[in-house]
Amino acid sequence: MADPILDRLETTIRARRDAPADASYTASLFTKGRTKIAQKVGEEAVETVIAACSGDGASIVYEAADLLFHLAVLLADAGLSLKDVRAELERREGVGGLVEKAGRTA
Ligand SMILES: N=c1c2ncn([C@@H]3O[C@H](COP(=O)(O)OP(=O)(O)OP(=O)(O)O)[C@@H](O)[C@H]3O)c2ncn1[C@@H]1O[C@H](COP(=O)(O)O)[C@@H](O)[C@H]1O
Repeated sequence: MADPILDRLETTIRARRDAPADASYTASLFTKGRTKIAQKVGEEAVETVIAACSGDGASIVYEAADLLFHLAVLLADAGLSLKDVRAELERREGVGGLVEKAGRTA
């Protein structure tokens, strides 16, 4: 099932991909490139872990939103989307939790 807010977020993110760097934060991330975007995903993941360890639900939600946003930017930079991740989750569901990597040859 698609999630309307995530779909709207992805539409906005894709529009920012073609905008000038100074147009917005998201546009500046695309200009800085994949390594910077991946670094931000790592930072937000760590901040989510720290919030989780503090046990404060509101902080976990706040950091998880930062993480999802930056992950969506990373996927867009790679020409992918949350739809691709949904499809992978559905594939795993279909195989009862067997999580062989799709397209794996070895
Ligand atoms: N969901 C988000 C969102 N979540 C987090 N952030 C930004 O992510 C940054 C994370 O904060 P940090 O302190 O870690 O980063 P920073 O110090 O600003 O940047 P660095 O120097 O670390 O690279 C903040 O600038 C937040 O504003 C987001 N920025 C944008 N969005 C969505 O993207 C849309 C487009 O945003 P713009 O690109 O700003 O128009 C918005 O309408 C929102 O829907």
